[in-house]
Formats: sequence, C-alpha cells, structure tokens
Amino acid sequence: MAITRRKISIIGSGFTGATTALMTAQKELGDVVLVDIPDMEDPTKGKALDMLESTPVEGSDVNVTGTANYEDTAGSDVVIITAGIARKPGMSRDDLVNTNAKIMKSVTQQIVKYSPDCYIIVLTNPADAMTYAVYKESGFPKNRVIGQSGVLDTSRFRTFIAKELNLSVEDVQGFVLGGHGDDMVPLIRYSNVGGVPLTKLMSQDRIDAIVERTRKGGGEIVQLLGNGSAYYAPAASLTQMTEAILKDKKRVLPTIALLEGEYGYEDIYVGVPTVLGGDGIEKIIELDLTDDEKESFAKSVNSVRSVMQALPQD
Ligand SMILES: NC(=O)c1ccc[n+]([C@@H]2O[C@H](COP(=O)([O-])OP(=O)(O)OC[C@H]3O[C@@H](n4cnc5c(N)ncnc54)[C@H](O)[C@@H]3O)[C@@H](O)[C@H]2O)c1
Ligand SMILES: O=C(O)C[C@H](O)C(=O)O
Repeated sequence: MAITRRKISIIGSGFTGATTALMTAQKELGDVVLVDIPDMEDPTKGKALDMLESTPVEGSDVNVTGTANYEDTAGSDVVIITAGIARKPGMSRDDLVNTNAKIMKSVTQQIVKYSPDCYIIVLTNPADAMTYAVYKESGFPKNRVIGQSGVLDTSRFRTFIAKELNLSVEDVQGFVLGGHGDDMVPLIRYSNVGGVPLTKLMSQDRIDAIVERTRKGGGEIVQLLGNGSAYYAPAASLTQMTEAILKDKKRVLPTIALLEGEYGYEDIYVGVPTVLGGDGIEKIIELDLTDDEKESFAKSVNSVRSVMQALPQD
C-alpha cells in the first residue's frame, strides 16, 4: 500500500489555530485542515490558501485547506482543538469555562465521528478542565486525549532563566507541574542549565521572581495585547507536541494527563511530566516531591477541581 502523508486537523482558525497551522506546515509534519464555524468559512479558507502559497518558499510539500465542514477532517492522525473564546484583561482563564465547555462538546462529537482513531490535543482554556471534558465526550482512551499547558509554561520559565543568565535557551531545562493557572508549580529542584542546578547559578530571590513571572506569564501577554491572549509560544508548543506524536519521538514533556492514582490523585486531568510518542501519552513520570512541593501541587489540583465543578454533568 502506498504511504500517504499524515493529516493534522486544527479546530479553530483564530490566533492560535492559524499560527499552529503555519508552524506545522512549515515543519512538513503533514497535510493541515483548518476548521472554523460556518460564519468564518471564507476567512478560514483565505488563511489556509495564504499559508499554502508560502509552501514553495519553505520547500514544504504539504497541503493546507480551510473549511467549516468536518467531513474534510476525516481520517486525521492528530486533531488540535483551539476553538473557543480567549480571555481579555481583567479575566481569569476560569471565566471561560461555561462557554468553552459547550464548544468542546460539539467539536468533540464531530472529531470523533470523522477521526475515530486520532490523537486529540486540547489547547482551549481553562485547559485542564477542557481536556477532561473532551476526554469524557470522546470516549477515547486516556492516552489519546492530551492537554497543552506545561510545554508553554516551561518554555516561559526557560526563557526568563536564559535571559537572566545570558545563557542559551537550549541548555535550560526545567518543568512546570500542576494546572494551567496562577498556582502552577515550577519545579526548581529539577531545573538546571547544562546539568548545573539552578540554585548554583541564581539567588533565591531571583528564582522566586522568575517563578512568579512564569505563573503570571499568560496574564502578562493578555495585558500587553489588550484584546486576546498569547499565540506564538502556544502554537510552538502545540507543534512540538504534534511532532512528538507523529514522529514517535518519545519526548519527555509536561502535558495535561489523566491521573488515575499517580501523585495520589484520581479522575483529574492536570499537568505532569509524561512520555509523548506515537501512542500519545505513553507514560506518566512520577517524581518524588518534597512536602512543600506536594502542598503547592495540591493547591493547584484543588483549583483545577473547583473549575471542573462548573462542567456540565450530562
Ligand atoms: N492552554 C494554553 O496554553 C493556551 C494558550 C493560548 C490560548 N489558549 C486558549 O485557546 C483558545 C483559543 O485562543 P485564540 O487566541 O486562538 O482565540 P481566537 O479568538 O483567536 O480564536 C478562536 C477561534 O475559535 C473559533 N470557534 C469558536 N467556536 C467554534 C466552534 N464551535 N467550532 C470551530 N471553531 C470555533 C472562533 O471562530 C475563532 O476563530 C482560548 O480559549 C485561549 O484561552 C490556551
Ligand atoms: O493566558 C491565557 O489566557 C492564554 C494562555 O493560557 C497563556 O498562558 O498564554
């Protein structure tokens, strides 16, 4: 049988969806189908055509199409959900839960109908609760429903550390545990630059300031943009996760995963270190946490649980 290109569908053609479409196409990860509501069909087609016309310059042999018809997503390998509303200055991500939960329900039904074997990556906020909603609605196994928060939050953390120390972003390692909210937990003990512990390179005061800036990183961009939220770094994060799955890279990345006893929690999607590869979330990595880290993680988990209570129960 002939080998065909991979297919990536992106639901929502707004800032994050369109930017992710461009990045995945430029990396030649597969053909891209960009989907939005019928009222947005022409602009969605226009964005897709504009991207397609960049592929000769990029040397990328992929197709990019725009549509409002889910039939066009049929047989997708990866479906990325960015559909929904974004917050504005003064709002928290949790304020989006009611509107976006309804959108998750309807888009998930369409995704499952046309791509029953796909891997779903959820970006829409509040991301932990929305990933749980998509998991429930899809009926998919937990490894095939993955949320995005930790790659972005860690990328912000790494950026701030690299800039502060004037060292390469490539050498900064670290990750952020917990929900995608202001009480996420950047783990200092597991952070290093080229293997050198962060605490050897930076004072505790500076580390604390960077942790705080990371926690509020989304809000910082919301304030600056004035009418919408971040999209370049979120799209880069989605692209890295998509690549990890489609190329079976078995990357160790923080993702929003379903906990079933790991870290002492049940039936909740929240950010933890995972192995992301050809079978989606292939493993959750359980770290030994100190009492302080456990307490911070518990606070973050509680915040996610309280948002989940707003999800429709049907
Ligand atoms: N988890 C994260 O790290 C993270 C990062 C960035 C953004 N986000 C979230 O992602 C979401 C999208 O952000 P954005 O900046 O792209 O917003 P945006 O407003 O630019 O785009 C959203 C798009 O979704 C479309 N849409 C709405 N309902 C739809 C439906 N039923 N079917 C298909 N499309 C639909 C809209 O028409 C719009 O084009 C927001 O909820 C935002 O908070 C999360
Ligand atoms: O902050 C937001 O509302 C968008 C996103 O979750 C982010 O962290 O940039």
